[in-house]
Amino acid sequence: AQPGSASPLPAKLRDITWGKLNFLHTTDTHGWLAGHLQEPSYSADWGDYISFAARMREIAESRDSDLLVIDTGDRVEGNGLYDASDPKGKYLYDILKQQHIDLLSSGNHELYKKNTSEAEYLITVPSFADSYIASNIDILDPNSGELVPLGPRFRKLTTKKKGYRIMAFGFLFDFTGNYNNTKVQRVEDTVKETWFQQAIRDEDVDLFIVLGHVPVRSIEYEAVHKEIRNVRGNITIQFFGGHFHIRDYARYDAQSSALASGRFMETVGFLSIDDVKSSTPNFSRRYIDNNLFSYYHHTGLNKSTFPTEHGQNVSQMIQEARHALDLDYVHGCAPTDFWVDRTPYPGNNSIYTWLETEVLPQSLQNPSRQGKPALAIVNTGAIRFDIFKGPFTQDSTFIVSPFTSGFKYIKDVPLSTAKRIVTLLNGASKILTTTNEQPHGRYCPLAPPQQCARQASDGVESTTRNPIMPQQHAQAVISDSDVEPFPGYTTIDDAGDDGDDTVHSHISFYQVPNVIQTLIPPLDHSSSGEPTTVDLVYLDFIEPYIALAAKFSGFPVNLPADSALYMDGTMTELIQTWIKKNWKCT
Ligand SMILES: Nc1ccn([C@@H]2O[C@H](COP(=O)(O)O)[C@@H](O)[C@H]2O)c(=O)n1
Repeated sequence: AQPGSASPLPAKLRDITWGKLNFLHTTDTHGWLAGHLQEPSYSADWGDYISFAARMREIAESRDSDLLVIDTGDRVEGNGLYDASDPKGKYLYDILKQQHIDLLSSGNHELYKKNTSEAEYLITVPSFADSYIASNIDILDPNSGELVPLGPRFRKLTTKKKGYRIMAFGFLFDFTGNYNNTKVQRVEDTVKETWFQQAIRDEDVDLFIVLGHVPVRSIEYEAVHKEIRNVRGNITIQFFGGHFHIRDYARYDAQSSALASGRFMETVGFLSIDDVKSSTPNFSRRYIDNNLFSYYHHTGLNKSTFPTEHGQNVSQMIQEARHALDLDYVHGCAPTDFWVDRTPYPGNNSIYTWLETEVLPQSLQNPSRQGKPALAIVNTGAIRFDIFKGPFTQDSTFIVSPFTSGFKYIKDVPLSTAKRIVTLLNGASKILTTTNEQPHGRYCPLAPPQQCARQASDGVESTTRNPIMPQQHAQAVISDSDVEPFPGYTTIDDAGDDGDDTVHSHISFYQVPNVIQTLIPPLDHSSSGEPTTVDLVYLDFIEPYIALAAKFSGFPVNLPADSALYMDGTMTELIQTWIKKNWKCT
């Protein structure tokens, strides 16, 4: 763990159940390779995870079984360790590649920008060689200018101990918000391609592994499952997914299951399969809180026996990178906690209420529009994490707001139209899901991803939405420590409510809208009332949605032609500047 990080708290733990084939899974790590310095439950860093994976592999092999390490993408954007450097990722890619990952795939965040996808192609793919799978992504090779697969379409491998013959695929959901140097083919179309049809007919295979940056309850995985199942009868299929930032486990049928392992290095997913080659394989899942207390427990080791030299060296690399980036530099001190979705919105501790009532109205300005009122719209998904009471650092800046979006505007929009646009974006008439125009794809592209889970599975057939059969619960062995549970994940999935390794007390999460809005200057109730027209100010990332909502409102606007830059700088800079000025540390 990083120096100064919060020590894990002793807790009641559920054991893992080893099988003949075992997996560790991460997803949506978004640069959090230093772990969560302020949160004891998630304070292990990538170096600790490297030690953990090595120790778990030793245990697996001593049991004459195998362990594979999987990552399903969105490794970038969301933490100072990635976003604070120039170029972005200057330190992260080297740290990331230190882990031995057997199978990995790309997320949507690897593809939003040209430089990010090129770094993926030129750095991450070669770093992991054959392990990187890109079943439905192509990229324009920056050297040749040709469209080429980002990585191999599939991989066949044989496990070291048991000799299981595996066919693996690596998908990205039907993402459409990628920069035009990459091409993402719909999963539903990819599975009809000749290479895929041939691969699933390969008889020299004991099981299929489908990894991907794909929600485990999704139309995409439904299509892959159906295709393999139709051709291969009851062969075992294990899916690993992500994107929604949630812990989830789905049973598609008796021979297949799907694991999603959270976000931001909070969770290391463990999955085991016994009786891999039979028609009644036994699956067991566990969501491991990413901290040393859990790591020691599951390996049966301790502070002196657990770390590997390699793991310790990687923790040191992270420390040096954090130091070089000055990530602990304090910009101000938050007077209280501000939450993304752990408190009702609007509310005094809602990060969105704080933005709407303080940061945006006090910061957004355009001298050439002096005296003109504005209605500013920000998508809630642009804010990625909570602010904790106390020091707000360089790292916190990017943890909260990693993206490089700035503010644009359309001048002189009738206030009634601007309000209608907000209402439409917030889903009153479901334009974002019913229209064929989906600028970034179908998964509620404006709100925090964890909010999408229920909404998205509404359109999915029952095989991936509901448990087909109640999964037998692995016996939960609770260690004999007599400690009171403290707040954390209390996941309910298709196998029940005993998936989390740590027995926590429940945390409530609340719904937030797709977008928040703020009238600038705020309405003065003593004066003549609302303005008739406003400058409609918005984050440039949501411009395609503003265009869509304007069209549905009957407002004639041609974007981007009719828009202009409202002010210089990004929202990240705007928030940091406000904090420097207003949150003095006393
Ligand atoms: N430049 C960006 C990129 C993404 N977002 C928001 O992030 C959410 C999706 O995040 P995932 O980690 O699940 O891919 C979604 O709400 C996007 O609107 C953004 O605001 N700016």
